[in-house]
Amino acid sequence: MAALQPVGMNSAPFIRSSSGRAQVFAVAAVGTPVVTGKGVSAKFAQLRELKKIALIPYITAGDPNLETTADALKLLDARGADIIELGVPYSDPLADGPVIQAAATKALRNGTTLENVLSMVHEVAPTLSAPLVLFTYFNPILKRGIDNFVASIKEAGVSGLVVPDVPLEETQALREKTAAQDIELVLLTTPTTPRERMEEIAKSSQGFVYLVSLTGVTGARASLSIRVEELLKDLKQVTTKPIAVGFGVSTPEQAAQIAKWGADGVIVGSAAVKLLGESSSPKEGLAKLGAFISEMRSVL
Ligand SMILES: O=P(O)(O)OC[C@@H](O)[C@@H](O)c1c[nH]c2ccccc12
Repeated sequence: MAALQPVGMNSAPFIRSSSGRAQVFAVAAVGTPVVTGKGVSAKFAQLRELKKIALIPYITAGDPNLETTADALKLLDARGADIIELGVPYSDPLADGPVIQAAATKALRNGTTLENVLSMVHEVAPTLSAPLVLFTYFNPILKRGIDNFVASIKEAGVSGLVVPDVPLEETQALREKTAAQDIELVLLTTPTTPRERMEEIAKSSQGFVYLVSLTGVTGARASLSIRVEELLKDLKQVTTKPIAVGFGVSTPEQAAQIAKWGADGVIVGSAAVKLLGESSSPKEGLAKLGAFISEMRSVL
């Protein structure tokens, strides 16, 4: 697959000064503020207090089937995922490599839709301690209408949203709608994002800033891009928001290295999707996914 530079990630954003998200603080008995609440930024604030790095797995909803996705969400949560990215399968996932493309095709073929994903989320989200960040391309949002889409994901119990291909001119409307529903819109910056654009993205992103580690599509890589350390430094100069690094991460060593370089979170998608969806049975896929997440957890 040709290495695509996803439009949304490059041209995105985000031309707005962000309004900080209200943190819900409960003062503990000893008086130190303890962050509560299910939001993405609340979770990062908790982790910062605990000096922990966020482990953020991504899986595609409906691969191999929605029932297994529900089990996988609970399993990821139980094995220590701090935030979970859940992808809505789409027919033209331009930013995805072969593993997630195949997962989306399988999910669509077995009848996965935004509707049945959200009804599953509605059941499962209240049982999780990890906030859910929904991943969708822009088209499914347009099909449903931005207002309706945002209201539906809020009702389902989603805390955050990532739309990798949202066109620049649509970002303002989307962000206003998500903010009004207390959903955090996470924005992405890539190695080719110009500095001033990176600053705008960092200023407008909510929850965390998604630092895409490499130019190209999602998919496990044998080694990390040598630019990650420098990209993290650049981003840290322009924002104090949490920064999570994704793309290509597939081993505990890579995750540990990213944490050492100063990331606040590590995102793992294709490696998790492959284990879950390409095993001989859902049961085996869940077992492999659980073991993998525990391994990743052990180094962060
Ligand atoms: O699969 P990887 O290389 O581990 O990268 C994370 C990625 O899968 C996940 O964050 C994601 C899935 N689909 C996307 C589309 C664009 C940006 C990011 C994503």
